[in-house]
Amino acid sequence: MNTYSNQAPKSPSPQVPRFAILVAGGSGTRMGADRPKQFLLLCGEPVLLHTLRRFAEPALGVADIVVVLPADQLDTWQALCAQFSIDIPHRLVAGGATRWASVKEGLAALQGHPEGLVAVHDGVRPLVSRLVVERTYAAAATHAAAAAAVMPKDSVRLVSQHGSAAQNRSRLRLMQTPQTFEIDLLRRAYAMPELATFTDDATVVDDLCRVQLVEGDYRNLKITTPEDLLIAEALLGL
Ligand SMILES: Nc1ccn([C@@H]2O[C@H](COP(=O)(O)OP(=O)(O)OP(=O)(O)O)[C@@H](O)[C@H]2O)c(=O)n1
Ligand SMILES: C[C@](O)(CO)[C@H](O)COP(=O)(O)O
Repeated sequence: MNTYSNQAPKSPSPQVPRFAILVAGGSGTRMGADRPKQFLLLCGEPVLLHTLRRFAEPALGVADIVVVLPADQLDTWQALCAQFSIDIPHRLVAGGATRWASVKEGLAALQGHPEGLVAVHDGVRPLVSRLVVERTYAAAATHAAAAAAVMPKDSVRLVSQHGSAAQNRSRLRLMQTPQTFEIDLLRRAYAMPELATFTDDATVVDDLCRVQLVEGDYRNLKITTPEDLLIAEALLGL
């Protein structure tokens, strides 16, 4: 079953402004490092710098990039910007206690933009390709809501107190970011109270709009545990 949009990515439309929220407000507990994983070095540069660069590619035409950081780490990032001579225009916002709260803060920083498309992307997915980003903007322009996803490569089981049950993996997708939306739709979704079931932006929008899935990329991994850094270094070296 192919639930992906096969629509060819269009080039950026000048009529629809594009924005991005890079959420990097987490603490990286599963990484267990001495600092949040978005600041760890990947091939000699901070993870978040790699991610920022991907969204700053001129061909994407992103007009405003908001980077959300832990409230107590704004100085850390500013020091890294000086150390690595980062001159990519972006705005900094203090995040919240959950990813949902951090996205909400990022959206508030875009309040001056009444219309356009906003891509929400994990700051710790530094290998996202321009093609995948472009696919989500293009699909959101048509469907209002779009998210990158890939098919599971392993067999999947649902576990319960009775044991486990095999699942039909052809009907399952692993969600990635970017997840991209008409900005007004995302604002309406994030105006609702937070639920424990919100694990990504698609789950926040689901009750308001069908989210179009577009093909993601297995290389678009989320740096979560130490081995992810090793894999990302290897992929960057290819
Ligand atoms: N309060 C939070 C929590 C998470 N994130 C961001 O959401 C993305 C996905 O979250 P995750 O991988 O879970 O990051 P952490 O919360 O930092 O990791 P952990 O759950 O291991 O603590 C990351 O870019 C993270 O920085 C955020 O902006 N604000
Ligand atoms: C948003 C996300 O990356 C989509 O796969 C994911 O849900 C984040 O999960 P985490 O537990 O906050 O890392």
